[in-house]
Amino acid sequence: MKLEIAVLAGDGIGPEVTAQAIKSLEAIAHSFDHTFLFKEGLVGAIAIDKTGDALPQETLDLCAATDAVLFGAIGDPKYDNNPGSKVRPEQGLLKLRKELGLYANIRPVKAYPTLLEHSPLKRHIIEGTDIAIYRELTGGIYFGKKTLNDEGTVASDLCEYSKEEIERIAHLAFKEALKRKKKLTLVDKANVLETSRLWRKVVTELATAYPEVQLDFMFVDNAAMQLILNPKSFDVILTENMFGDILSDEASVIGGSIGLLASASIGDKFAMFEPIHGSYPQATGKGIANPIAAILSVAMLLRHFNLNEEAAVIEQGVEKALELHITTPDLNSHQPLSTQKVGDFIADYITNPFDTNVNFENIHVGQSTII
Ligand SMILES: NC(=O)c1ccc[n+]([C@@H]2O[C@H](COP(=O)([O-])OP(=O)(O)OC[C@H]3O[C@@H](n4cnc5c(N)ncnc54)[C@H](O)[C@@H]3O)[C@@H](O)[C@H]2O)c1
Ligand SMILES: CC(C)[C@H](C(=O)O)[C@@H](O)C(=O)O
Ligand SMILES: [Mg+2]
Repeated sequence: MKLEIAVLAGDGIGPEVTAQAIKSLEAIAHSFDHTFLFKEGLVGAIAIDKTGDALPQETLDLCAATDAVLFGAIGDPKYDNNPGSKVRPEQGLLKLRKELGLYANIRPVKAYPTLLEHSPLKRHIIEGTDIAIYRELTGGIYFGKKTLNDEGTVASDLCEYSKEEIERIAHLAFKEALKRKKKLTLVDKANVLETSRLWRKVVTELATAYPEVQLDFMFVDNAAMQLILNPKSFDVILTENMFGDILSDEASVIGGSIGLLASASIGDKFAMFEPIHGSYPQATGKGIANPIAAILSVAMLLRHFNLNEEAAVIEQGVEKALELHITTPDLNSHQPLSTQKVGDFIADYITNPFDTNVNFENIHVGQSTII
């Protein structure tokens, strides 16, 4: 298969982790005889620095002209610490999602058997956790009208949803539930918010088309607690934009690091693949960022194009790296490896998969032995 992929590496650790994801894709292309063409575009703070715009038109055109977008991360403290700034890196990401119509953000969360001791949560609580979070991505409070009065003392953000916006992502979430444990939990704040009551009404009506799926409802404050107390009770979580943002960072604690959580952002015409974490500015250039979220994002990209065997090899490479403690400091305080070494190991595994128990001292990553 031939795919053209727009690569928007962005800011902070974005370029470092994206480079490892591309390495995995190149290894797949080599092993499975595919052609992947990478075309780079600017987004975020680096785009503002170079063009004055967080999402130059050229980048948007590039994304619209390619088969898929691989996104790194955006964000820079010089904007985070300056709330008055009119241009912001985040505008680039939000505009991209909106313009490409990427309304469904799918964030899988699982507890890897080899990382059960790593999570701060107890083993028996997280073991077996496997959740798919379906986060609405182009509506809600992120995109409603914003106001700030002339004195700069009163501000507002409007949260708005339409029936159609709820239905299209709900259909995807129900279909996903059918392929899994057939349980869908709508997370909302229907005891307070009108938008949440609309979500309940629309999703309840739609549920009649999916009689095999068990639908339940949970208030977001309780869901935040249940994710930590009883994560195995969830199968597919469907929720609005901001709740999904917050709950998915929280859920990353189950896996042991946010550096493991990948995502796919899907629309009717376009698709983008991105780790859920940000630009982690403190880590920029230090080689300590976990590249696995970015690498698993390209596995999701491959699955999107039905390259399931290829995606599975990447996932096995990740599992092998975790099993052998070939991981960055967030998961390995004893003998941490660099972002690049973890990426090298997974790319090497893709080229030459092995399943025997390997003597750790004999493992070579790229050109160098690990220990
Ligand atoms: N999709 C995105 O591009 C995205 C997502 C979230 C935040 N941001 C932006 O990123 C900047 C920093 O935000 P933040 O500090 O709240 O969130 P962040 O996700 O960048 O980092 C939060 C913490 O998560 C951990 N972490 C994140 N990525 C990691 C990785 N790959 N490996 C290991 N540990 C990792 C670190 O402990 C870090 O301190 C801000 O400008 C924010 O707006 C962008
Ligand atoms: C950077 C920010 C706009 C973004 C969001 O809130 O969607 C991020 O937190 C994410 O999860 O992708
Ligand atoms: Mg977020």
